[in-house]
Amino acid sequence: MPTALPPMATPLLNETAAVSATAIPLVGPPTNNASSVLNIASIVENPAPESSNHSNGAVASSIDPPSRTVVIVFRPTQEHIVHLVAEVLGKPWTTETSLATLTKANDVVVAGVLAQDLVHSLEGCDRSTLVLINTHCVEDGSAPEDQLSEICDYEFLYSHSLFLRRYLTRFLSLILGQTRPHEDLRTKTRTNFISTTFPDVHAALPNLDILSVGSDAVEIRVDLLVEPSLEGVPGSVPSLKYVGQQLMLLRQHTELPIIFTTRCTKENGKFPMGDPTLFYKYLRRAIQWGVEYVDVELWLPEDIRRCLAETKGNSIIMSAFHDFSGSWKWTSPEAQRIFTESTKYADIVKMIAMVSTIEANYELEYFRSTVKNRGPGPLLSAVNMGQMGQLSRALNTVFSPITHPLLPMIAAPGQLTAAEINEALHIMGQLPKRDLYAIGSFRATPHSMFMEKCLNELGLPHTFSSIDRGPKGTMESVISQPQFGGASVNPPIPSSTTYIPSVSDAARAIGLIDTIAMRPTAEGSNGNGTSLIGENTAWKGIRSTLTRDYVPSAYRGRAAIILAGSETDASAAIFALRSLEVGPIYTVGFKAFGPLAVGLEPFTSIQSVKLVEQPFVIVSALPPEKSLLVQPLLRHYRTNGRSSPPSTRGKVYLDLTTGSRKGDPLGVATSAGWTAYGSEDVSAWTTVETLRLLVGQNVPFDFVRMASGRSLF
Ligand SMILES: O=C1C[C@@](O)(C(=O)O)C[C@@H](O)[C@@H]1O
Repeated sequence: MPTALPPMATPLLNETAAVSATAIPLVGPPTNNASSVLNIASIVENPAPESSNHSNGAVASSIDPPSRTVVIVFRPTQEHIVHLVAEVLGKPWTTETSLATLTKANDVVVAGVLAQDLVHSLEGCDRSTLVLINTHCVEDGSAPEDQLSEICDYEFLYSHSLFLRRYLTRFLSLILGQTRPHEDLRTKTRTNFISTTFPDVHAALPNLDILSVGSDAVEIRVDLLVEPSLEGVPGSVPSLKYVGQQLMLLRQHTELPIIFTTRCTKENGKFPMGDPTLFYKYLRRAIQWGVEYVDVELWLPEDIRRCLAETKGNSIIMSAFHDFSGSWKWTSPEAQRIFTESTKYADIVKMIAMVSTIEANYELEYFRSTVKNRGPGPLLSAVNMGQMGQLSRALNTVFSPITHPLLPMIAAPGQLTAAEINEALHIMGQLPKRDLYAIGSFRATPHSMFMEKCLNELGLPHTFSSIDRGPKGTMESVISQPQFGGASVNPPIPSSTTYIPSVSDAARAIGLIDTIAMRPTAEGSNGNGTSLIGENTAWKGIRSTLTRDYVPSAYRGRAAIILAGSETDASAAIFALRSLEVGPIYTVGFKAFGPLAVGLEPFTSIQSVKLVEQPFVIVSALPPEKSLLVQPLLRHYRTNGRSSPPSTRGKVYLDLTTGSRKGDPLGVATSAGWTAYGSEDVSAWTTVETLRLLVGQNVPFDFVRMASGRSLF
């Protein structure tokens, strides 16, 4: 078995023989980020109350690298999955068979173990120092052995597709606690999830992007899946093998968190209730598969619910209670009892009842207020079913189940679409029409047409117009209009601008505002319970792009080079990299003086290049006429199997240059082995973030990217 446990900080440069193998910083070591005047980690992890309470889930609450050895259990001929995991984690790998010896070593690594050797390898091992992940390629139609699945903590089912790397990154980020989508969603003013009802996920794929506009999560109704070989067999449930494959397919095609539901026959589903351990088996596996949300029905025996809660890892448990009798009352002591019981083992409590009177919605709202008055605790997601219950579907703000006309059927009586909910809220005066703008040095752009398309799709009453920045004073007059509801601003304006009453911490640190958003406040500086805040979305777009193929901790402590025409052009990228706790940042083409300058090292001559260790990431924000200048660096630091062990090979190139550029830096980067991203990816993620800030709705990245075609929008 090959072993690759190289020292990670000293890879050789393969192009310049004279270059030392040892990393020698240019002028003494750059100041450690931790001691920089600006504590970015605290801005990122504890957003100030005034800053955005949305992000795309990419912001981790902790990006500590894994503190346990990640053990990848693989089948013969599938060793490449070990290398891929190591690359995504930015860790060296080994296929050392004795895990006991390995865990005594200081360095935490990725260890590959052949499935047949697992039991033997674990002998004498302290399990608490390991995270065991069973991996299984499903392409040959096989399923993992139950015994292996049960020994392991997690299980990764995969096929070789374009999406494998991203899907693996999300899986690892979640199970290692490096991205916590719920931390973000739980603070969002409203959240929706789309209840998909397809018997086969394949049927959903062509429309998944459009189906999930306005959704924060996608529910897979496992009980509604129909395994072809079992079609028509009464009382049958899809096998774990089939469910695993369907889930894999869904997750490869959406970046949204998944809700895994096995709805029972009594609650409008198809899972038979005779044997509760059947539910346990599927739900336990969902946790092992790293599903973000797991729906656990309240009727299940307490020991099953407790056991799932105790082993939930980083999955979120949604307790579910449905009553179809039509006589159940929100005002009854039973309702309070059910809520209390549900809170025992859940992060979100879902309570749903069939009703036939409009009053039942008022009763539900009263119930909701009593829960709010109880103070902190699990969130309540409560709606009524049936036509009479539709009002409550508009009023519920926590994980509202929604449908879409492209679904084969609604998942429950009275379900509404995201657009219908927004329209209802508007009619009830809960969602007043606002005027939104793209403020820039252009007129009616494709970008604003796209924004309008989104507003229509979401049934929002707002208008979206593009306006020129115009002469001094124009912005002030636009934002002071009574119907002004927010704007994206391109090019961004300085965060020192005085006419925007408050500025988020990130925008202040970056020095630029690219979005003006409304946020609710107690009094509101404009008299209607809202005030304006200057935000920066660009850094989030950059961070989301950087963490698509690498977990956040892969960046930690590793060197970066940023090329730009000015500090302003580079500042969002610097902030994003700092949020990932990169190591030294070397700058080319500019010298930084602002709040982000501490710890940046300028390259002063070609000699500097020779003295710098292998960078993990290069970002170019050069002006288009100078875009070519990054190419020699990309070639110089090229990825090479000879010079870097496979485990450390991955390196990231991000090209932020827009407009007609010179040369082909992305092409050069790709052929030199870099994982390369262009500005279109960043723009699409930034648009996702902008929409969240402006209208509070989630429009998935893939939809934005699809709508953008080749050039953005
Ligand atoms: O729990 C729920 C809510 C729901 O029953 C509804 O009423 O919309 C739809 C189900 O798919 C989902 O699991």
